[in-house]
Amino acid sequence: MSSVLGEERHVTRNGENAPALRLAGVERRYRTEAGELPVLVGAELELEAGEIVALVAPSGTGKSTLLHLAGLLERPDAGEVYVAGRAAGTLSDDGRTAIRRTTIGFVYQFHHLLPEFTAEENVVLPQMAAGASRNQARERARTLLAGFGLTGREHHRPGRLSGGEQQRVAIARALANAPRILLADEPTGNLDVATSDLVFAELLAAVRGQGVAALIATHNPALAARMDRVVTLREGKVVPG
Ligand SMILES: Nc1ncnc2c1ncn2[C@@H]1O[C@H](COP(=O)(O)OP(=O)(O)OP(=O)(O)O)[C@@H](O)[C@H]1O
Repeated sequence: MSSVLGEERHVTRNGENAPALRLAGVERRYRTEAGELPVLVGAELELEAGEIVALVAPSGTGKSTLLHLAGLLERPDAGEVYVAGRAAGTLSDDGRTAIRRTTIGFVYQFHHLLPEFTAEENVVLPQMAAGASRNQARERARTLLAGFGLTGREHHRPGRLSGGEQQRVAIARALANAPRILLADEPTGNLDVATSDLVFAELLAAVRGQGVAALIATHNPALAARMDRVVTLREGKVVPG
């Protein structure tokens, strides 16, 4: 009995039972020339492990702000962000960076790949930064890139890849450290409709296949409908979309 309870405590402490991501009472205000702009006012959001949630909201309502806070790139003015059960506000900047590296993957609208490195190196480097050996990292990079149909393109630099290929490499890079959470801001918003559909389907398949929880901002209702749940932002709060 006590060992069972002990195991439960252990599991909870490691965050296995906790939501992948939780925002509790999150507030964010920007100071502007016109005064204070309250963007998030007591925002609440929970992503279960493996849950894929679309964030669909009008321009300027705070989607990027929410993603930056969820990704520990910024600190909220009030409230707390929990990543796999850990309160991020209690962590040092180094602690937050470590969580960002190992637990969270990001995909942006524009690929943000390092232009002087090949596709493979772009997927290898974040793994080495998180402690993987070069060989391990290279093997995983090749597997991931192959999963996105990029075999034969591993040694191309981003400038020699198409927009769709660049975004596929960016997704592979985001998944390189087997994160628990993927955060994406219009991940296919820069692609033509046909390519966007294809790359988005590949992104969802990869995320589902790896059991990664995802919060994906998109303006495209058809793409949002393919996710488990849709949320929006209204008056600074997260509400069902
Ligand atoms: N650093 C900042 N300083 C001042 N105001 C900011 C800052 N960042 C964002 N804002 C303002 O906060 C509001 C929310 O911005 P945010 O980028 O989060 O919106 P968004 O929903 O992602 O918009 P879009 O869909 O156009 O990308 C906007 O009014 C924006 O002008």
